[in-house]
Amino acid sequence: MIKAGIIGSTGYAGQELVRLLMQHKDAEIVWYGSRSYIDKKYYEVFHNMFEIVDAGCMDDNMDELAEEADVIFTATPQGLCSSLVSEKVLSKTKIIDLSADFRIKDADRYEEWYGIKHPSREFIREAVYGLCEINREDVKKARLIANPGCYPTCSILSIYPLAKEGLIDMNTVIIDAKSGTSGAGRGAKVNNLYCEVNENIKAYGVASHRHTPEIEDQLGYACGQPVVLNFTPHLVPMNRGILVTAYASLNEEATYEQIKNIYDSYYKEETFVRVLPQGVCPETRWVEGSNYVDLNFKIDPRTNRVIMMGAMDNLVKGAAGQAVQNMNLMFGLDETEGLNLVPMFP
Ligand SMILES: NC(=O)C1=CN([C@@H]2O[C@H](COP(=O)(O)OP(=O)(O)OC[C@H]3O[C@@H](n4cnc5c(N)ncnc54)[C@H](OP(=O)(O)O)[C@@H]3O)[C@@H](O)[C@H]2O)C=CC1
Ligand SMILES: CC(=O)N[C@@H](CCC(=O)OP(=O)(O)O)C(=O)O
Repeated sequence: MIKAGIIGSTGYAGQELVRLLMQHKDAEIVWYGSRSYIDKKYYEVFHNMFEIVDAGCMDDNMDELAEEADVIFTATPQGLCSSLVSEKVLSKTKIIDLSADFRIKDADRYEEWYGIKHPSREFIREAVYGLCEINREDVKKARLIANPGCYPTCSILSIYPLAKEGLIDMNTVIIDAKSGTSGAGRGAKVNNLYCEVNENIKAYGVASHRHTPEIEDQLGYACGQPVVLNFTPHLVPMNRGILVTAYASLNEEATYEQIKNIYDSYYKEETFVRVLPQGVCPETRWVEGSNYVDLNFKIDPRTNRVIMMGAMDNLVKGAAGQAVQNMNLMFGLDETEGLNLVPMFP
């Protein structure tokens, strides 16, 4: 049995990790980390866990936890994991960090976009960007995983095959993305109040969102040259889900069959990536509660652009599901263990 500890178990991503790990046959949770609820039972914070989880919330203590756990998930705000990680901790346990602390290889770039001083730069190089479909072999050997961001997961998987194959002009990429409000976490924020979100759609972080460098870096590695792109996120009135619509100019004319063959060659064997039939656009409702990413594309011959689309659940494939997928790979398990979740509908 893999002993798992969660720092930040009382947030949305942490709670989703608990939900998934409770159904995992090779893992047990030994630590429900929290600062705010240490005197409470976990089910008193999340009543869906009544008669399922009896444990109490525990103070966050990385050193103590490293003694007890084979793997630690940090589902905490930016800057926390990087302040707790050490050689001593990593010599005892593996870490899967759901925050962005180790996603960007250039520490100066991280500091510029996040406005945080990186306290453990020495581990950035070692950390593996845990997008399993792309970095599977490196994930298997890793002791520190930078679990990808939610928008980046959906954006990168949507664009990656065409970037890697040189089919699109990377100077023309525009990503328009939408997220449900669970993406913003459980903390109280005025922007996420019911009256602010309901019956409303708004762009935010325009030309400045912190996921921009993460997407640029990963697509840059794919196509072998630096990438600069536009990424515009929007907040939409739903609980879960991310929808990406991305645009790029084709380098040369291509047919539907040519592009479909490329997507299939990358994803046909991937359990969690579904390339939809021709003409079917991905929808968040068909992936909710699951670890699937649904993808499709359409060529617009009038503009010589290809439109790449993706949908997934931000809390599953965008956070906790991907983290469990990484854990499975790191411990030599079947990658899908604990993740055979049929999407919920309606
Ligand atoms: N929500 C999403 O869709 C996704 C989130 N992520 C990332 O996962 C991480 C968690 O996000 P999310 O669950 O949404 O956020 P929440 O705000 O819902 O939860 C944050 C958690 O961190 C704990 N926490 C806050 N500050 C500290 C601290 N200083 N020390 C220890 N624990 C702390 C909080 O609990 P307590 O107060 O009890 O300690 C809580 O459990 C973030 O880095 C986020 O960017 C990644 C992908 C998707
Ligand atoms: C709707 C919303 O506010 N979304 C968050 C992204 C959520 C997230 O998960 O951030 P990471 O993936 O980088 O950890 C945002 O825009 O900052």
